[in-house]
Amino acid sequence: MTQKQDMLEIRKLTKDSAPLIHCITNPISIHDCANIILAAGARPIMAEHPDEVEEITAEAAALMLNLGNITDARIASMQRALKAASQRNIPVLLDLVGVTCSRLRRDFARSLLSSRQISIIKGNISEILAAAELPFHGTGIDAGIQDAVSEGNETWYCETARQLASYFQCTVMATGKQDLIANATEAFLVSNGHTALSGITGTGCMVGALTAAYLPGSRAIMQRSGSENNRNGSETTAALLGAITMGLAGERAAAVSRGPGSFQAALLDEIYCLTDEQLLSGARVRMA
Ligand SMILES: Nc1ncnc2c1ncn2[C@@H]1O[C@H](COP(=O)(O)OP(=O)(O)OP(=O)(O)O)[C@@H](O)[C@H]1O
Ligand SMILES: Cc1ncsc1CCO
Repeated sequence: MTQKQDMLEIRKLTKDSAPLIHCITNPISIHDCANIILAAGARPIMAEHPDEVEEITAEAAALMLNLGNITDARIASMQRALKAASQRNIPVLLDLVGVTCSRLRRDFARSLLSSRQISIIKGNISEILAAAELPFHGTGIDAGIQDAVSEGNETWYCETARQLASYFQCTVMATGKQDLIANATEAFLVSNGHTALSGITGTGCMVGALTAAYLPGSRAIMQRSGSENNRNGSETTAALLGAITMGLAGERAAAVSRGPGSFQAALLDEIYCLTDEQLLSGARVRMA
């Protein structure tokens, strides 16, 4: 499967070229996001002053926008950074943290998405339903139990995700116990992970940051293949790589930790130490 080779290639490109990843994100998990980007081999910059973000995005290889704990200043910065990214064709990941909580975040997310410049829309399943303007049951920043991906609803969810991806010309990434990743034509379910990942805050944000770190590598692969049509496909591979890496690192960290504190430290170590062989033999992905 060439997708597996592409994943390994993206990992190598990321470690070899250490791309700069500009993140405009919430203060709760900002430190964890910066560290996970470093653990993947990329370089984070977390600048958010509205008057400097255009310059910083212009120098970056990918942009990550996370709506958690949104403020007026970050709304202004995200709009300006997205414009700078669009002008230079820099890939952008939008993490829909909390769009189920407020009309403000839903309207803002919609305005960012309507630019059609977002490469990956990420959220929990309730946040993805909200982005698709479908009924959702999220509470706070968590997905509603009623919305969880299950055998009974996965076909419908995959079709919904493919349609959303087609509408916004992007990859859709719904994270949770099972991660659903789709572009306009294909959908995948990733079942790597461990309940300990939901026992520390910010794991969702960290998957977004990790996936953003892999976007420049996926862009390089697409450019090498010489086909713009492949853009969504290679960005989908970056999303799969982010979800599998986080899930596997969570499984391995849970096996060597005693509780949330040691789990958090072990998680970072496992992301850093994960080998290509462990990734390939441990990945649990199926097409849906
Ligand atoms: N119950 C679970 N069982 C197995 N893996 C899980 C579970 N919950 C989360 N994960 C893993 O953790 C990753 C992040 O999940 P999710 O998006 O639900 O995080 P979250 O707890 O909502 O994070 P945040 O605190 O940032 O909102 C997923 O990609 C998945 O690998
Ligand atoms: C707890 C929390 N609140 C807003 S963002 C965030 C981090 C996890 O998404």
